[in-house]
Amino acid sequence: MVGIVHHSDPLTVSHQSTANRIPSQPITRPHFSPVSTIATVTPSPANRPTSTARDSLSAGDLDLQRTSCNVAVLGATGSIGTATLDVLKHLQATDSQCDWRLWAASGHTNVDKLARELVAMGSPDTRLVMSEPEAAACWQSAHAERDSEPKHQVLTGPDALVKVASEPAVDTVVAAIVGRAGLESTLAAIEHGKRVALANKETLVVAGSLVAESLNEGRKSASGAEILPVDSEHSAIFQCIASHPSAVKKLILTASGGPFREATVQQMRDATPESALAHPTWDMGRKISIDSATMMNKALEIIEARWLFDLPAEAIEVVVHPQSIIHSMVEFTDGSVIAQLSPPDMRMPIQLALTHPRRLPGIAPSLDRAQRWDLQLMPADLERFPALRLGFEVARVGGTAGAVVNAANECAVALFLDGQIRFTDIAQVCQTVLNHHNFESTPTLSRLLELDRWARDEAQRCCAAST
Ligand SMILES: NC(=O)C1=CN([C@@H]2O[C@H](COP(=O)(O)OP(=O)(O)OC[C@H]3O[C@@H](n4cnc5c(N)ncnc54)[C@H](OP(=O)(O)O)[C@@H]3O)[C@@H](O)[C@H]2O)C=CC1
Ligand SMILES: CC(=O)[C@@H](O)[C@H](O)COP(=O)(O)O
Ligand SMILES: [Mn+2]
Repeated sequence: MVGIVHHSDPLTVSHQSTANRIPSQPITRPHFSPVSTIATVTPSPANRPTSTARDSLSAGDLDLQRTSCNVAVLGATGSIGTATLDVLKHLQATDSQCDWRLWAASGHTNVDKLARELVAMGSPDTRLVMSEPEAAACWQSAHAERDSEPKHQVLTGPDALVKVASEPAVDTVVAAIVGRAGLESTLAAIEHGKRVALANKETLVVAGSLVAESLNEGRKSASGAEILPVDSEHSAIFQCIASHPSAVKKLILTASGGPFREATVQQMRDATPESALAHPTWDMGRKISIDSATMMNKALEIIEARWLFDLPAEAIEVVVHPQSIIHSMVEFTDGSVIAQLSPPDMRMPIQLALTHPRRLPGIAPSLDRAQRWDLQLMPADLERFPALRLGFEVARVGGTAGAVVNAANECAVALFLDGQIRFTDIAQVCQTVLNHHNFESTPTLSRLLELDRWARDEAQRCCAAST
């Protein structure tokens, strides 16, 4: 007989302290307590370490270890969202210990794709979240008369994302919305004690200190929360760091260098959206692809790492690795460096974020050891890629700087894709807006959101003035 163990099962409660890990001032000292910052609070049932529970059980009890996991995929129509649905289908077909259920899936403008995905998943009970009201209204009027179609429950508007992320029935939220738009739902998921498979790095860039506070509050609650990194570099570090979490010297983020790794500044000045979107190793959404080209993506990842692993900017390095096989490395106090390698396929870190601490056979391919690999590592060029310098600076000062640089970047990327500014203007605009803002070291969420709006307007003004 199969027994379903629900989220509230007392066996799942395992709290771990993350107290006092957020300094209110810019950090100038090394502080190594990386594992606690991943905040392993209450593994959701699908991920509970089975070995501990199993050891004390008889063979007949093993069936009772079967669990269920209700997953909400926010941003299901995007690159990470689609890869997540692939992983879920795979786990549904192969995981003998857990019933993986797609409880809800969200799309913003691409609601037809969302509905098609759910039909392909064969999950008629999944709630459809359509966060963009006009797209939702169009879809609903087009589908109202089609009685033959499965009737999904439909939730609409941006508030629906927070509602789903807070829903008691949901165990795991995959935060795969792009940009600051993913902030509220990610914060809600953390506050409501979910496992958060975090792709939306902008949440930590904008509000890293508040996320840490939410985790602290969650730790006091009966439910608890945990963040599992999906971003390939942070997943790699998470895996490497586990060997000696209290002996970390440096986090070494790898960067592909993007499509302009060897380009001159003049060539980058003349870059078209099409050339900037052509990432050499990853197939990703448009915004992150442009971020990779400016290396702002690495800047955002420096800030993400600073909050996830509770390390100061001084303990974070970036090296260029064009092949995207080494996803990042950790140097320990004795000088030993541990790296995580796999082909560039996001289904691997996504699956790990869902099933950790279990590692299960995946659908991402393994490294082909029959072929020759030429893996290169080289220093990053902060002169040609000024965004990187910004990333270190923002990670160092914290406070309001992340929200401001993120908003300016989102605005500048959109203007570049729209043909209104040059590629090299993107980092320049971010620097200018950052310089113009009145820094505060301990902002509230409402202040961060205010500054987000201000920085977008300021970025627009800068761009208008420079054209
Ligand atoms: N792609 C990758 O390999 C990686 C991505 N990431 C991070 O993951 C996140 C997602 O990236 P990616 O999948 O590439 O992005 P995509 O552009 O492919 O997808 C973005 C998703 O967010 C939704 N969305 C966009 N705007 C809004 C909004 N205002 N409100 C609600 N939903 C919205 C989109 O809906 P719709 O399409 O229906 O409009 C879509 O589902 C980003 O933060 C990125 O930095 C991190 C590591 C790797
Ligand atoms: C897949 C992933 O995690 C992306 O963030 C990727 O790292 C982008 O590549 P860059 O190293 O070029 O920014
Ligand atoms: Mn990444």
